[in-house]
Amino acid sequence: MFTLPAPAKLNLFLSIIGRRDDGYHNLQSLFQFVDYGDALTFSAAPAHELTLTPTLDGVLPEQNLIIKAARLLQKHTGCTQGAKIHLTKRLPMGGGLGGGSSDAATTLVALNRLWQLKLSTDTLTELGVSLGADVPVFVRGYAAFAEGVGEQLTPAFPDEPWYLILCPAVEVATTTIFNDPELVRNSKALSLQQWLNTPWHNDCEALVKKRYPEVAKLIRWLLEYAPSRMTGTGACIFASFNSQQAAEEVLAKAPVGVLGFVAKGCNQSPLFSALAELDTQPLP
Ligand SMILES: C[C@](O)(CO)[C@H](O)COP(=O)(O)OP(=O)(O)OC[C@H]1O[C@@H](n2ccc(N)nc2=O)[C@H](O)[C@@H]1O
Ligand SMILES: Nc1ncnc2c1ncn2[C@@H]1O[C@H](COP(=O)(O)OP(=O)(O)OP(=O)(O)O)[C@@H](O)[C@H]1O
Repeated sequence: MFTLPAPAKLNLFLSIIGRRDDGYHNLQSLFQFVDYGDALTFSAAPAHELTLTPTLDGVLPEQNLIIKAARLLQKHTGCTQGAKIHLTKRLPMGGGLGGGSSDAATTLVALNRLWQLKLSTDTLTELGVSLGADVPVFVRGYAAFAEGVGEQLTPAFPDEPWYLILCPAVEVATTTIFNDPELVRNSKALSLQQWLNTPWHNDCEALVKKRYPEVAKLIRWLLEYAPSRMTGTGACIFASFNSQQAAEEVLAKAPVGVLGFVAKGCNQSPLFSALAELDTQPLP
């Protein structure tokens, strides 16, 4: 039995540069991980037995990206081994923190280990993108400048500040935002070098603020303390601070009912730090 993290990601910027024929959008984004997220525990089970506990409200087990990732791995390899998976869910759903995608990536990496499949990271990444555009960055595990639908990744090394991440009490469905006629989807593509010399923004933010006044209100509140932005298609917002204490102080003042957390930006995913630690121990 072993436990691995499924960290959250932030989109430090997000720019939508066009819509493809299949409906997906080409984008440019800078992904960074934070040292806070879900945790998954994996243990061996008899052949064909795949279980996930607990179930998530509103998500049928077979629709859960964890089960989908496990089934995809079985189908790709013909493996019939079983697994018991326990999920400690900390990340809000529909928060733009990539929780479901991160759970899927951790499952691919963990079952590759548990079932001794020896699939390469390239293969796991290819399997991952069929589960969601955000899965590849979690499988690769390095902060990255993303292009394409989010799967073309160039390693990047942004500063690693402390973040305050606040979660307005709304769930924003990624599909709804990408299908909205008012979404800005014609931003100019820039090189990473140009991005590093340009103020960062999120092309979904104005639209989400318009559709979800709770998000607009919370960004206005956080802007009083530090430059603040939305991650992904929302609803969560973030601001960076020089110290954990500075971020905690603002969290302590957050409006009643707003959930949030303080976490450190990481250019290497906590999944891979944990995996390296695990690999110093014998296989279960
Ligand atoms: C917005 C981001 O969070 C930025 O990191 C991601 O691009 C979203 O990634 P994700 O949640 O893994 O997205 P998916 O599960 O693949 O797609 C959900 C829906 O979002 C839309 N979608 C997603 C990604 C993308 N590049 N273009 C899109 O148009 C599609 O309508 C798709 O049906
Ligand atoms: N293990 C899972 N954890 C969270 N959501 C899941 C999971 N499996 C399936 N889902 C479904 O995926 C949807 C999106 O969840 P997720 O937490 O990844 O949103 P998100 O943070 O907005 O993602 P993104 O940043 O990729 O847009 C949920 O509303 C839920 O229906």
